[in-house]
This record gives sequence, C-alpha cells and structure tokens, in this order.
Amino acid sequence: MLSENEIKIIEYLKTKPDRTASAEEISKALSIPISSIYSLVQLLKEKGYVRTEEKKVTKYELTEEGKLRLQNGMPEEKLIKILNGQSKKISELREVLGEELEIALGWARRKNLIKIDKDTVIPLVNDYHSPELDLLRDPSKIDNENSKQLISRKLITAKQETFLLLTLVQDIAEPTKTITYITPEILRSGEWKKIPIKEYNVEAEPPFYPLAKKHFFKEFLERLRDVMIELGFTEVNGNYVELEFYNFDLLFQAQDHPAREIHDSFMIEGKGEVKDEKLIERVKEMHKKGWKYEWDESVALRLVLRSQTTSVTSRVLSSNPKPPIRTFTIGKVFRPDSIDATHLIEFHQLDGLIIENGFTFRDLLGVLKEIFYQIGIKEIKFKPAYFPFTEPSVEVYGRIEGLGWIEMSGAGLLRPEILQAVGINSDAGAWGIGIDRLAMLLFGLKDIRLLYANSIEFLRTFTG
Ligand SMILES: N[C@@H](Cc1ccccc1)C(=O)O
Repeated sequence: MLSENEIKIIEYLKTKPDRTASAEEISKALSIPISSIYSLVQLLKEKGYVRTEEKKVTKYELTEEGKLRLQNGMPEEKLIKILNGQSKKISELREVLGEELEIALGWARRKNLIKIDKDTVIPLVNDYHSPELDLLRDPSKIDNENSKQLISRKLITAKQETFLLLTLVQDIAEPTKTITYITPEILRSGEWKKIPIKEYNVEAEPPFYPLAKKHFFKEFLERLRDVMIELGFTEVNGNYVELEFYNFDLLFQAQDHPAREIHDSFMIEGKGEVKDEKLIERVKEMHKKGWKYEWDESVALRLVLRSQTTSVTSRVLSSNPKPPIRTFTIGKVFRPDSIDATHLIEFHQLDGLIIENGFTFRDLLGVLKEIFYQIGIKEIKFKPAYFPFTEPSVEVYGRIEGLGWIEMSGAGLLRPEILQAVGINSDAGAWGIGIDRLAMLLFGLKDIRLLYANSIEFLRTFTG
C-alpha cells in the first residue's frame, strides 16, 4: 500500500531523466514540508521503491565585496585600463582610483601586469581581463582549485551542504505482488507456490532510535553522591545565597582577607540574620583574639552567592551537632572570573566534614584517598597548604593518565578556634573538592563548558 504522498513522490521521480532528485527539490516541487519528505523517503525505501544517497556539495556564494566587484570590476583590471599601455605617476593614479589604488597595485604586481619604478607605474600588458570576474558572474564555474584565491580575496564564501538524493528503483506501474507475511490461508490455498515470497533484506540498516539517558555530568555528580553515601556520610544542603558570616566569618576568614573583596565573590543586596546571639559573640571573640582587629558584625550579615560549599559545613558546625558526625554536600559555588576553556563562574564543589573523638590528620588523608580511589583516581599525593579554617592543611593531587598531577582538593583538621566558637569538644576534619575541572579531566574534555553542553548531537554521541 502506498500513501498519496508516496505516490506523488514516485510520479515526480518518474519525470526526471535519471529518475533522481534531491529531497529539497521534491519538497519544493510538491509543497510537502521537508521533514515529512524525510519520513516518506524512509517508507519508500523500506518498501523498495527508492534508493538514497547522501551527497556533499560545496556551495559558493558571493560576499558583499564579491557582488561589488562584479558590478564595478576588479581593481587591477581597472588599473590596466586606465594606464592604457602608458606609464603613469602613482599620484596621478590615486586621483582616479582613490582607496582602491593599493589593492590594484598589489594584485597587478602579483599578477605581473605592471612594474613599479619609484613613483611611476609601468604597464607590462596593454590589456587585461580578470578571470575572477568570469567566475563571479557564473559561480557554477567555481571549483575546489579556483575558489582558493577568491576566498582569500574575500570575494566568495564556501559552504558544505549535504543533500539527500533519491533514485526511483521500482515503479508503481509494474506492481509485483509478493508475499511478505505467510499466513495459514496462504499455505492452505497453495498461493505460496504461485506468488514469490519477498526476500529478507538482512543488510537493511535498522532505524536509529536514540535512547533517553541522563546528562553525563549529572550522572557523574550522582556517582560522587553514591560514593559518599557508601562511605557512611549523610548528605546536607545549603542555600546559594549565604551570609558572609557562614561563608567566611565562622570559618575564621578575616574580614580583610583578600577572598572577601568584592571581586572574589558575588555580592547580593540586603542583609541576613543570625539568630544565635551567643554564636555571634563567640565568632567576634575568635576574630579579635586570633586576627587582632575590630570585627564588624554588619559585614558578617551581608549576603553573597556562596563562594565555597564549606559554607554548608559551617552551617552544620553552628547547628550544635552531636558527634560522631559525617556529612557531605555537593553543590554549586560562584566566583567572579573570566569564562574560558578552563574557568567558569559557577562550578561544583563537594565538601565533607567528619567530627569524631580521636579523629587524626592521618585518618583524614585515608578518607580522602578512599574517596578518590572510588572515582578511579588511584594515585594521589599530598602537599602542605594553607586555609584559614584548617591546620594542618593539605592540597590533594591526583595523577590522571596522560595529564600528570592535578590539584583536586583542599583539606585539613578544623582549627581549634572554630571548634571552640561552635562549642564542639571533639576532633574534626574537613575538605573541599573542586568537581568540574576534575570531571573535565576524567572525561577527557578540552573545554570545561562542555560539561554543561546541551547540544543533543554531542550528548547522544558522547560516551564519557
Ligand atoms: N573551601 C576550600 C577548600 C577546603 C574546604 C575545607 C577544608 C579545607 C579546604 C576551597 O574552596 O578552596
């Protein structure tokens, strides 16, 4: 059975000398939308009426400059005409050719049409016709070779286009009845002896049905979450808009710390509130004693987009928790920067916190080693570092095949000043892992922005 449109397409192809036409041409000629043509072609192909072929062609188009030249002529041709077989002074030529003179001289010299002797232009030919003009007039004459100069002179642009060509291979006028489905009736009636049974085409390409799948980066974040849960951590969450108090002050980051300056975090209008008066007092004390300056409560109440997920750790610490505690948080943080292949202004961090009696620095390094082992980074090393909220502090480096040692995380034992301020009488370790750059390296991406890709083609074919 053929539908009306299928028949129309077959009839149209019959009018073509080689029984071939492009999908676009058919769409225009029959006024059927191109998307419908594609599905009709698929049907006709399955029914064995047409064969298809993809053809790539380069289409050349005149640029504005090219159109102008086509109208006004090529500068070098004009120059030869003006010279008319006689030498002329450059100044004289400038009056006629104006701004075009430089281009005209350049190309005329390159094409060996003139010689320049000091301020005089001497023609080497009496007459010149630019072959470029013929090509601009009839772009069908442009080919791979002669297009190069036209492109470099910015007279044309080249665009690759793919056409779907279909060729009629079987006519409706000559219907060959075949058995495509064997029924008991066909067997009983003996019809199967008279009518040919359609052969299976075992080489036919199956239709492509893309399966729905999760975004690879989302999946990576979920894997990290699973790893943390398997290691016995409980997930906690915080808000993107956070008080400086939790993002910085409670973490013993002094108010004149460079990371608090406007260019390092996004400021939000308005003020927040800390209900726990005693906590404010203790944090104030901590800054006064530790950093020796007048701590300003109004600075602490300002709002920022959190610049580290350690702000969530900070919230846990201030919630009067009862050790032993193992929490983690995964989420976005925000920092002003110029976006490029390795920098984003919003990215993800995974912060963890362990509060346990007798928890040591060595235990902390062991936990970090395990976390990274679980995501496939088997070789790590630690380097002493500084963070305002931990002491001792380390940076964690991991070795990624083909890339070498990459910084992945900051960590340390929480400072006693902080533990005192929040009233915790136990040992505690904390860390923050930068996720985006790590994912980029593990996935072998050249550009960090691809983690947020939403091009369906890319996502369908990217295997991670
Ligand atoms: N918050 C730190 C990382 C860190 C977290 C916890 C402890 C030590 C370091 C950063 O963003 O760089």
